[in-house]
Amino acid sequence: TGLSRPQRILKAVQKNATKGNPESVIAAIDHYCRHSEWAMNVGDEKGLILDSVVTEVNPSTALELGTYCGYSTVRIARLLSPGTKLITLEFNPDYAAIARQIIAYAGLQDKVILVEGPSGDLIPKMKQQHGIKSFDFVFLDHWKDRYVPDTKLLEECGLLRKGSVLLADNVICPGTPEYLKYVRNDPRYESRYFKSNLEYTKVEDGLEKSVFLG
Ligand SMILES: CCNc1ncnc2c1ncn2[C@@H]1O[C@H](/C=C/CNC(=O)c2cc(-c3ccc(F)cc3)cc(O)c2O)[C@@H](O)[C@H]1O
Ligand SMILES: [Mg+2]
Repeated sequence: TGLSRPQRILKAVQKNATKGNPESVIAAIDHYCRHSEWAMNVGDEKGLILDSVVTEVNPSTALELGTYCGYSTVRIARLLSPGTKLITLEFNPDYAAIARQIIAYAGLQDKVILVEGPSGDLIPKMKQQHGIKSFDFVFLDHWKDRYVPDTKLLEECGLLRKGSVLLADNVICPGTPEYLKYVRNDPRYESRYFKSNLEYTKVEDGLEKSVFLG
């Protein structure tokens, strides 16, 4: 039955991007998803907000929940200082396989550790498997009903420290009402909403940035 959407996105990267050039990989995916077929990448508009938060935090340790095709993985990893790593979790092996190829095409494979499996099982293993003390930055972009349980799990596993920054995609569309309630009502978080649009559309969406106060 032909190629999957992630496979078609990989083909667009291989056709239109330059190997080793992350900007061209990002541009190729955005062009394809804007003009050929929509896909759930954070996209170019919300991507600029993601870029500015990553640049501001300049994390030594970063975590992404939900790799999908690796679009935001490339956006984040291209901004990391030498010697720092982005750990990205993806439980769909087909998506993981495509993401690995897109991350490698961008030349960022040495800055990214893609771990296959569900976040609920993998988060408790971060310390012992990857020598992580805590995460400076976490990008949440996986199943929307998992944002709250995984945030609580990060807290319980001692993976958040004073000043850790959580950035959550899709807090308006598809929406994460429980998560917004959680981070906006809990005094241990200082939250701010960055208004934007759903990737490649004029529909409102936005990112919620929440600083853990410890
Ligand atoms: C079980 C929870 N743990 C998980 N651990 C690891 N990976 C996980 C997990 N959940 C989901 N994933 C992976 O994350 C990705 C899922 C992302 C879910 N995202 C969305 O549903 C989403 C959906 C939309 C959207 C918006 C408007 C629409 F009309 C239709 C769709 C826009 C977005 O930006 C989105 O992020 C997949 O690659 C999936 O395999
Ligand atoms: Mg998203």
